[in-house]
Amino acid sequence: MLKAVKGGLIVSCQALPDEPLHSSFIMSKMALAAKEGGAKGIRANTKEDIIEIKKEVNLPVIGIVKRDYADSPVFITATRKEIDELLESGCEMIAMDATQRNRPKNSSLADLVSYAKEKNPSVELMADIATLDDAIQAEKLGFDCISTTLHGYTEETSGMKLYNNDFAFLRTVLDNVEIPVIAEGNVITPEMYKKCMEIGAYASVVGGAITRPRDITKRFVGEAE
Ligand SMILES: CC(=O)N[C@H](C=O)[C@@H](O)[C@H](O)[C@H](O)COP(=O)(O)O
Repeated sequence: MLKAVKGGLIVSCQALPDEPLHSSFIMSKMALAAKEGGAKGIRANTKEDIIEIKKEVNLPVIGIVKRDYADSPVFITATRKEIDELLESGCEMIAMDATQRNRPKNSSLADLVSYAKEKNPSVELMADIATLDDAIQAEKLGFDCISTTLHGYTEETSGMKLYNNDFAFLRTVLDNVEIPVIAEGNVITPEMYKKCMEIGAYASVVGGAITRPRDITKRFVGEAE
C-alpha cells in the first residue's frame, strides 16, 4: 500500500450512522469518484464499507473500525475485535489509535501491533497519532507509517489544527521520525494539500472536504453569516 500511495492523495470515504450519507453503497460510489479524480488510495470505516468499496475500485484501502468503549476515549480500531474485522475486510493497511491514552480493558498498543502482524504480516499498519511523543513511540513499536489523524482531537491537543503555524506540527513529526509520515486532519483545500506535500508528507489523507457534503455546506453557510 505504501508504495502505491507515495506522493499522492488518499481520500477518506466515511459516513457514520448519524450522517446523511451513511451507506456502504454510497461510500463505494464516493471511492469511485475519488479514483476517477486521481486518488491513489482510500481510507474507510467498517468491514462492510471496505468490502463494498473493494467491489467498486481497485485502489488500496486503509481500514479502520470506529467503535466507542465506555472505559476509554480510544475509538479508532481500539481492540483485537476491530483488528479481526479489518483482517477479514481485505484492506491493505490497518490504521489504529496510537496515542498513549488508556485503552479499552487496559489492553496495550504493543499487543495490538504484534497481534495484527502475527495474523497477517502483509497488512501494513498506520499509527494515528496526536503528539510528537506518540509518533516516536509508534515508530519504536514497529508501525509502517504515521498519520497525524488525531492531532487536535485528544484532551492534550484539543483545539490544535494541523495547519496551525504553517503546519508546524507536521514539520516537527517529519523531523523526528524515519518512517513515512502522512498528513491527515483538516486538510480542506487543494492549497493545503499541496503544502503538506511540499513540506515532505509521504502522502495526504483528505476526508470531509471531499466526502462530507453536510460539513462542506456548513462551511459555506458559516462564511456568510
Ligand atoms: C478525528 C477522527 O475521528 N478522524 C477520522 C479518522 O478516520 C475521520 O473522521 C476523518 O474524516 C479523517 O481523519 C480525515 O480527516 P478530515 O475529514 O479532517 O480530512
